[in-house]
Amino acid sequence: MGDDSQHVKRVPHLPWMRNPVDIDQFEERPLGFLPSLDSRLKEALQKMGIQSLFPVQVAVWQETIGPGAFERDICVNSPTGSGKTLAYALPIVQMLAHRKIRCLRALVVLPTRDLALQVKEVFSAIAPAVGLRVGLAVGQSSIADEISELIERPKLGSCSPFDPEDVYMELQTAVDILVATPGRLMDHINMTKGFSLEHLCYLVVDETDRLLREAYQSWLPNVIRLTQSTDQTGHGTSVHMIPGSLTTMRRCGVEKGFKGKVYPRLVKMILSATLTQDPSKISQLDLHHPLLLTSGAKRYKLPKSLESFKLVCRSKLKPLYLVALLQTLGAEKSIVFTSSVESTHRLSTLLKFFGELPFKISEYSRRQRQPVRSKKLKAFREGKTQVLIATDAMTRGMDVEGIRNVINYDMPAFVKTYIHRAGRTARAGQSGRCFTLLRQDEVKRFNKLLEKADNNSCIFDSLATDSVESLRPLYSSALEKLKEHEQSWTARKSRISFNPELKQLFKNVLTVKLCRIKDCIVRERALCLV
Ligand SMILES: Nc1ncnc2c1ncn2[C@@H]1O[C@H](COP(=O)(O)OP(=O)(O)OP(=O)(O)O)[C@@H](O)[C@H]1O
Repeated sequence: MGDDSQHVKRVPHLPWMRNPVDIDQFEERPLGFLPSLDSRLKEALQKMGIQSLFPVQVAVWQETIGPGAFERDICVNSPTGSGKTLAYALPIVQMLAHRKIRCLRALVVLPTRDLALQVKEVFSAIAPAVGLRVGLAVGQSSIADEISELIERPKLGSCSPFDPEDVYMELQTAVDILVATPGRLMDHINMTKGFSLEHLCYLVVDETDRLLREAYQSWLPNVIRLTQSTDQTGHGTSVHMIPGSLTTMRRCGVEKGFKGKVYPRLVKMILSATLTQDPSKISQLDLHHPLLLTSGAKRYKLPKSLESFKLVCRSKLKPLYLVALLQTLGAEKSIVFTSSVESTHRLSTLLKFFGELPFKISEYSRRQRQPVRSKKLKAFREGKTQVLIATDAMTRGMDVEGIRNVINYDMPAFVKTYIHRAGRTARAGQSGRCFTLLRQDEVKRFNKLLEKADNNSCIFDSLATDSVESLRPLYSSALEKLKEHEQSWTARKSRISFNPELKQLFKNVLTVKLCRIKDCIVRERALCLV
């Protein structure tokens, strides 16, 4: 490709994406400069240590509470750590602050449980100040516990006759705002009595590009369908429901129980640091006069406070370089990214065999069960471990205070991956560094990849030869130990697969466990429905 073609700016296919609102035109604004901000929310924000709103928050405020008045659906593409969560949470909570009747009005969908927990915390820090309740549907607790949190049961008088039909009709959502992952959301839509999207006013799809790849039970088409008014769907009054759900269809633009008052349009907000521009993907969201808010001239932007370095190393000695680098960084909180679950496990095992290192290492990937993962993340947040070895899948959007360094142990394959990995540091204007370990033959491809981002200067760095060479004996012995460890693991596995009795035993145990889990779920559901 010639030079000219390299400088041709890619024009988005969707016309409304060609003239975005530039977030960089906005300045951070002290809370006192937002006259319409509810004083109770102002106080809650101050308690969180927030004195001013970041540019993306001011820009979204303008388009929602400000003159924009929520007239258009909002699409935000702004760097990692720029404060997108509060950018949508604050206007939604402000709008719902004066609601009279409790029902589910805002739904926020996120791709992972840890991310949903993080976002719930933000809502929980401000929503109670104006009397709103926030719920979580992520499968962290049993479905029964979750249902009892989300659904309000009618208080039956001691002498009132019990009719289950009546009880079903009286069940109501006990929260105003729900933060959910697609899987649990669909469970509730399909099976939880009284769970309804009928009154939903705000739908937030955070980490949109990631969520649009998540087709779990067609969650998005289902949510969109259940929140469309019957006149929009063209189905007249015939109610198309997912089996099991009760009142999930918005009625002809008029909200039930609000005495004929016209029901407001469902507002959608989609956000990411790497928002997709693919028309076929965006069309799934059925956006209403969408407005794009974006930062900078290029499609992707890295945080201003991020410093990037590339380190060329011999591929066979990569772990050595990594340890030497981590040693020079001292005990600073760092996250190391590999390309797969297997290499995350292998690398963290190898590093543990290095013996005494001046930092504690932890593994974080889909290989672990959720409770284990959450525990590891908690320890990392609290600074009990300083180095987290992780896969890409688990860390998007993760906000851990004090991460000073991101290390790409394996080169990211896409610029989007680089953006999200690097974005775990240099958040909220703090400084941070991103190191990428490269083989000589990867340098050109890496430089090309970075061209797609703003703030793309990435300088060569090197490690003192001594610091690398002095680790060689430790490295050799760690490699030996890793080999032995892997051999004994393979032997154990093959003993099981070659021993038919053991294999059968495992099968039986597994079947019994599965049956128990199924029983539990059925019992829990029965409990919730009675
Ligand atoms: N107005 C503010 N003042 C001070 N800190 C803030 C403000 N808004 C957000 N923060 C902090 O900035 C950090 C990043 O915010 P947030 O997680 O919302 O970023 P993000 O843009 O969603 O990032 P990502 O794209 O990685 O998900 C958080 O720790 C948050 O508490």
